[in-house]
Amino acid sequence: MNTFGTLFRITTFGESHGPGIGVVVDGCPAGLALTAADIQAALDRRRPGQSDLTTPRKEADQVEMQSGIFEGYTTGTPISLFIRNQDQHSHDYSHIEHAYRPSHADYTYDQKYGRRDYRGGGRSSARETAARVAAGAVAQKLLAQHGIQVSSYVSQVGAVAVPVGYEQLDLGLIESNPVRCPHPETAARMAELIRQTRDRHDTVGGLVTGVVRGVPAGLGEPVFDKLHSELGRAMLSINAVKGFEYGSGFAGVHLFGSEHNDAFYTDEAGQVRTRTNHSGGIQGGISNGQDIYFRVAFKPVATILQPQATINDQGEAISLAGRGRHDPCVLPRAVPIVDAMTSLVLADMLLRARANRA
Ligand SMILES: C=C(O[C@@H]1CC(C(=O)O)=C[C@@H](OP(=O)(O)O)[C@H]1O)C(=O)O
Repeated sequence: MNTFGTLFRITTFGESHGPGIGVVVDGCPAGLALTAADIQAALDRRRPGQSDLTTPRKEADQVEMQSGIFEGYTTGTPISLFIRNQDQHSHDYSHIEHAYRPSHADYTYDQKYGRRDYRGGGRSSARETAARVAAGAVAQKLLAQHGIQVSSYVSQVGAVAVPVGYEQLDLGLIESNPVRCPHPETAARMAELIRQTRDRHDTVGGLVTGVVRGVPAGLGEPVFDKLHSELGRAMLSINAVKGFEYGSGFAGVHLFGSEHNDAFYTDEAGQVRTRTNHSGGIQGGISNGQDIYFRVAFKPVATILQPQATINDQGEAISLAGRGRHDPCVLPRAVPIVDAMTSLVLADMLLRARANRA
């Protein structure tokens, strides 16, 4: 359905070319200082038209806070956030009313529902992620109160990859360039690749790396709602995501247990730590107090502005080229979406952990 989370729960609604999109956040504790500016800052990082590397669709994505806040604090009641659509070009989509873009959601939505809002991809549009980002900003505010810092950055575009791990980067540089890569030299090469790809009317994919610091030990549920399974579910629900790995991930298969195990020690301050962190801060599905880190793989955007072989809804072979305004690469705008989904999972787990001990 359209709801995510157990105790910190969001329900998103709306379509890319309808009146607007929004979210109801239920379960956020009362007494959290929250303003529209907190949410707007997150939305501004995701909105379309923010640089020449993104879709040129111009949306201000101004959030309207409709409930759940009184005198600058949450009241514990549902927080409703609404964003009006203003720059829809629905005629760009008349050619797909009866045709299926390759690798988009057009065919599968038709098969599932028997009808489809084909304008801008309707509900399957990545515009839906604005609602998640708005809700994620609320979650992030709650996490900040508990000293938990969520961040993510673009670590790869096509074959251009950041040559070092997150520990060797200054994550304060994420916003220093439009790619959102904190390694400036690599960011410039990524931007160049995205521009070349756009000019060829093609698209390119890549990786976002997520990092969460300050997580206390003990967040995550046995057995099915492990912290990493919930993070994986959250990430794999983002449009265009094809893969998720945390900690050593797929590379861990190259190590023996004697190399992979993270040795415990107690530091000078009496804190339990591990010498390595192949576990990615999660053991037994529960946070162990070390950094949580993971990677999310995004495919190249499906809609490309060049003719491709496909079929129409009568099953007849046709040639179809995408029209309108699209992202040549979703990675720069995926960063705030990954931040939002990470924050939603952790906020939910933080509230759930309160039920675990007498
Ligand atoms: C509007 C956004 O991104 C859109 C995502 C999208 C798609 O097919 O997913 C198609 C384009 O929209 P449209 O052609 O309807 O203007 C993008 O601009 C957004 O992220 O806010």
